[in-house]
Amino acid sequence: MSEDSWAVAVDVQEATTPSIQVSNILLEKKENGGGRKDEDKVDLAEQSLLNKLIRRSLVRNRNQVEVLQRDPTSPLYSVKTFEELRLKPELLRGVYNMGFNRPSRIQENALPMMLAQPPQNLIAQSQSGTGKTAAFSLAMLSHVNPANKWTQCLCIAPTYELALQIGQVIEQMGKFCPEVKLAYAIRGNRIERGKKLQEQIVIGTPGTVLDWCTKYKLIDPKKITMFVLDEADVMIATQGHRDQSIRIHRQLTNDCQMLLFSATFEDSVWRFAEQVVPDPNIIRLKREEETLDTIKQFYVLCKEKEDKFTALCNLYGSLTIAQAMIFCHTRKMAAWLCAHLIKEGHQVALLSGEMTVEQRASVIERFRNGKEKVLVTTNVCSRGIDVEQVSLVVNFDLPVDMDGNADNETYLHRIGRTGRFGRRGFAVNMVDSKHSMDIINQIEMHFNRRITKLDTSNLDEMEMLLS
Ligand SMILES: Nc1ncnc2c1ncn2[C@@H]1O[C@H](COP(=O)(O)OP(=O)(O)OP(=O)(O)O)[C@@H](O)[C@H]1O
Repeated sequence: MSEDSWAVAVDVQEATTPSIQVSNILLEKKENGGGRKDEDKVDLAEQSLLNKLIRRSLVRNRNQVEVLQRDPTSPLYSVKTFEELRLKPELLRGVYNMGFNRPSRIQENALPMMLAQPPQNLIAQSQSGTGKTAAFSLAMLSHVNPANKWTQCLCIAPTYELALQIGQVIEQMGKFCPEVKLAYAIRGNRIERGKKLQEQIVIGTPGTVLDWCTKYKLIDPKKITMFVLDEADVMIATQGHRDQSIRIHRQLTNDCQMLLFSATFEDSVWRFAEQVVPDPNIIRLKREEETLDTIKQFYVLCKEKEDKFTALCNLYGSLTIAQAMIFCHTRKMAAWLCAHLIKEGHQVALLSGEMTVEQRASVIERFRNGKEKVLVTTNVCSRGIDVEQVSLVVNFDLPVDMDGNADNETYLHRIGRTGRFGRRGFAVNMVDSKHSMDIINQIEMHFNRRITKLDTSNLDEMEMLLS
């Protein structure tokens, strides 16, 4: 299918799905930057913020950390306790006060490098939730000399909200270091021109930080001794931020310690990182791979949307045994489905790109706490939800890429599990055309896993297969 036909598919679903107002569910409508139709767009910065809002603890990861040292002959230090870092007692108290008992996997290696003397530059990559923010917050708090009343650490993040989130971590961790002060270089925070900042740490977005350094001269970039660039992947995906970051970087001295963090590492991020961080040590923690090994996969043949709905209702008893997620192609379809399920008396929640990040975080929180057993959503919103607690995934619409081919990665992401949580799960795919049957075949071939036909009108068979 060409890009056109993919667009046509969205248009068709748009046209044939009546608009539904789901009271209390579809909250205030957010403009989607004039994006394409009803498809949810991946906004990396929003995604990152959502992850931060819903995260309660470290993401577990059993992979080994890969370390590439600038000087391979120097010994590699790693720590198993925070004590080994010889932090100031009030900072150590702040760390323990946050409930951290021991360094996370990435922190074990990153912290000694960041705190080493003479200073070392670092590029670190690991998925969201593995402890990067906590690591560089600790490094900044440890680095500053509180007696010096000027800015020594500068940290930039891609958005206002992300900068605030990082600031909160620094404030919490530095709770027992009252003499260390923090300023936010974010829009709306006006400071008298020419007045030199006394705060030792400044965190902000690239545009405002650049203004504070060059236009308003609130910060003397030559006195910055630690520069942190967080969420490099999100940064370069945001218009203008890449150039602004490089311009800030150019103002700094060669002695300034450069630290760069990213959740992903495509070539473009890598090229950017190399520009900003000379002679780096590199630390990478690979994501734990998701697998389909413990998932039983099915497909249900349906004629059209209403038929899919009937099949879903037949399945409903099984859905609510534990928790289920239902994926739709468009927001409109998700809203339609959710409204119809509610009309049938089912208790379901809707997670849609129309909601603000805070609203989405609260829906996910309710679902996690088991207040709703079934969550209807589109692709984009699902990221960040731990699927371990979800035992049944229904692809009401199959995942397709822009060309209309099977989107295997999204399929795996929707239903896969990491090895650690090898719990069993079920995936049911609704097939309503020859094209969607082709997609099922492509997915079967790609993963070399059988997808079995399920007849939802045959309760006995269903019970047998789904047990
Ligand atoms: N050593 C630790 N022990 C226990 N919890 C930790 C530790 N380090 C960080 N955490 C907690 O784990 C969660 C994720 O940490 P952090 O935000 O630093 O990760 P991250 O890699 O920066 O991810 P993101 O970019 O999504 O914030 C937070 O709730 C944080 O408080």
